[in-house]
Amino acid sequence: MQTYLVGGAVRDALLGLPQTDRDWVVVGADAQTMLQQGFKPVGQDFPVFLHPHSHEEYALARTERKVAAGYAGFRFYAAPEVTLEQDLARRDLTINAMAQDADGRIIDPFNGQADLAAGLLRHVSPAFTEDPVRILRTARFAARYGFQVAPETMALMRQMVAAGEVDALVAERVWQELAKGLMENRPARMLEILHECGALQVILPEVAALFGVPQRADYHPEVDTGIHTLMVLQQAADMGLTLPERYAALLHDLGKALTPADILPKHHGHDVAGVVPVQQVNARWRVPRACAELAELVCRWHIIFHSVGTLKPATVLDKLKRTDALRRPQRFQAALNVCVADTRGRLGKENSPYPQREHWLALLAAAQNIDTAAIAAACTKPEQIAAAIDAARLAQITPLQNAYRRQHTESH
Ligand SMILES: Nc1ncnc2c1ncn2[C@@H]1O[C@H](COP(=O)(O)OP(=O)(O)OP(=O)(O)O)[C@@H](O)[C@H]1O
Repeated sequence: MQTYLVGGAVRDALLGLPQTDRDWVVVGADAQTMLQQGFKPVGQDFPVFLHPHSHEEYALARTERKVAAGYAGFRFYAAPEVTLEQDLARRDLTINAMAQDADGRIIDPFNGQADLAAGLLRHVSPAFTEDPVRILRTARFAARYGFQVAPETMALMRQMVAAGEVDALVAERVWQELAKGLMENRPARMLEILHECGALQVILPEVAALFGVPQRADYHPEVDTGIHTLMVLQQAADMGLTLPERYAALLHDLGKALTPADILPKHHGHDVAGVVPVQQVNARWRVPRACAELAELVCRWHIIFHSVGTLKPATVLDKLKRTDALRRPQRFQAALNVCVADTRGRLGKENSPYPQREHWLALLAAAQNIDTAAIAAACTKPEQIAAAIDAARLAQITPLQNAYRRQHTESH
């Protein structure tokens, strides 16, 4: 039996990048041989084993065949006579279909090295169409390496979308790929590619609908709301923001696709209008709670956050309460980080200051800086406590807010 390093580890080594996890293919063995050598099976029906010491994955070389729609429709055939080349042929992209033998030689039947050098994502075979998650993977690798999609692969992806293949994607796999892609260096590239092949219109129609929607050119020199959204997402990545923050950046302006034509390019009310589409996306892909909640919060409140300089102190306190900032200060801060990306994700505004963030945090700290126990003890009736606490908070907020309003007048 021979073992070969395959897939991402070979690709990343050729790119001079650190290898994260290493996958191996075993040729000339069957399950029995693996068990005898001390490997542990990963699943019952799957020819993948864990090395007894390194715990790395060793898969028997296998071919695959699609016999029915969906993920259950794949039939794998793993046997000692399956060759390395046959195993590599079932993989998605040429850059992922290379192997390395024990002497360090690269086995590259699909010219992955040439595509790696040219920065091209190219499918290995027409069987690419059998698994729509490959579209998402291709977009994700573009987001990671900044590579182009080969024209013939883009054409195939378009065909897959037109044939309805993308409709078959299940929430778990979509979210897994989206989440990974959002955390890459160039997440906007992933969205661009999904848009270009038409998959965005199926997976995130609410985001796709933003392209072509105009905005006021004085606030938004980039004008197009879809382009602005990708710029905000990219800013969020450049700022090193977390997954919930990047996801919220992507969805913050969904309401702008619902603006009535007669008020364009203004978008009054898009913050409130966006909440339902954000909830739809969250539900469709079973988005984890931290991401889902932050996206809804940012969508609903980002205009208020931007325009803090126009608010009366009592309104500030009301917003701190309605955003649950007092109980969830970290989430509040995360929302403000997205607002920074929103401000900077505009053409020519990449270095804009955003004093609103520090001011909101100062307001929050002021509102928290009261002795609730002493206030409660000083109240004779229990129903007076909440009002007394509010009054104390307001007394803390008011001088800060008045000073800020004198200094700034914001609009967005
Ligand atoms: N849906 C798929 N269709 C075809 N081949 C796939 C698919 N998923 C994974 N592969 C193959 O298995 C290998 C390992 O997959 P894995 O998901 O670990 O990604 P990777 O290429 O190692 O990248 P990452 O750095 O994101 O882990 C890939 O390099 C590719 O050859």
